[in-house]
Amino acid sequence: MNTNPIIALDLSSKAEVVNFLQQFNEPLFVKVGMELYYQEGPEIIKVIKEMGHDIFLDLKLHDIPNTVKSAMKGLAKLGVNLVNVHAAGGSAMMKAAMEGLVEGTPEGQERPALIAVTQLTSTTEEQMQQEQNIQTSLDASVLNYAILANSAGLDGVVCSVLEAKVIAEACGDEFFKVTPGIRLAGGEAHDQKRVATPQFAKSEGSTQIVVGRAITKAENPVSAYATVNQLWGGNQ
Ligand SMILES: O=C(O)c1cc(=O)[nH]c(=O)n1[C@@H]1O[C@H](COP(=O)(O)O)[C@@H](O)[C@H]1O
Repeated sequence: MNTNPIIALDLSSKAEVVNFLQQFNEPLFVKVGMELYYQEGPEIIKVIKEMGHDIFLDLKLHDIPNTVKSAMKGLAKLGVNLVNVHAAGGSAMMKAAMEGLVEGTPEGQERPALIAVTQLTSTTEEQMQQEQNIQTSLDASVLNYAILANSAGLDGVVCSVLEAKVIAEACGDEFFKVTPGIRLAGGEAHDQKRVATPQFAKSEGSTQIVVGRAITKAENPVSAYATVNQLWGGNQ
């Protein structure tokens, strides 16, 4: 899979997206999340693909297996590169998601990679223990979800950089460790709790990084992207 930094397009309209993307002179890997997809629908995928960019459609599906399977069948037709579910939906749901993708991918088209969100990077260990009533360490919970996703046949997980190494040990280097919560040194964390720099992500074995506000809210997004890309190690 493309190893360019994935730019999270957390923008609310097609016009904003087109304006933003027109500043760049190279093919990018971008993430369309709930904010954008729920405003603009599948049309936004078409627009971005026509501009020549790869897409991570981040809708974090989490429902009963049958519903997730049907939804994934539909998403497979959009021709995106990467989609996700919540590992908390369980292994039957994750397997159903994969079945939906396999069945829904048109002939001659590549199946989108499928990854599972483990513990959101906005979650602390304390919150997890108190609110989700998971009485283990955050690392152990993330690892548990990663192993579950791997056994269900998924291509990887979303986790923070802090858990990437232990997941690589358990699930292998090829298993995707897509890591959001990326900040340049000294950058504001905002609502993220488990953050790391692009350099650290690289050294811990992240396979992809997801970067939103550090690029989209920068005074000069093109130069912020170049900085992130350089620290991350370019398109390895
Ligand atoms: O699945 C995701 O992409 C995701 C999972 C997670 O645990 N944490 C997380 O921040 N994300 C997404 O990654 C992006 C991070 O954005 P910034 O914090 O602005 O860099 C957002 O679009 C989130 O929706």
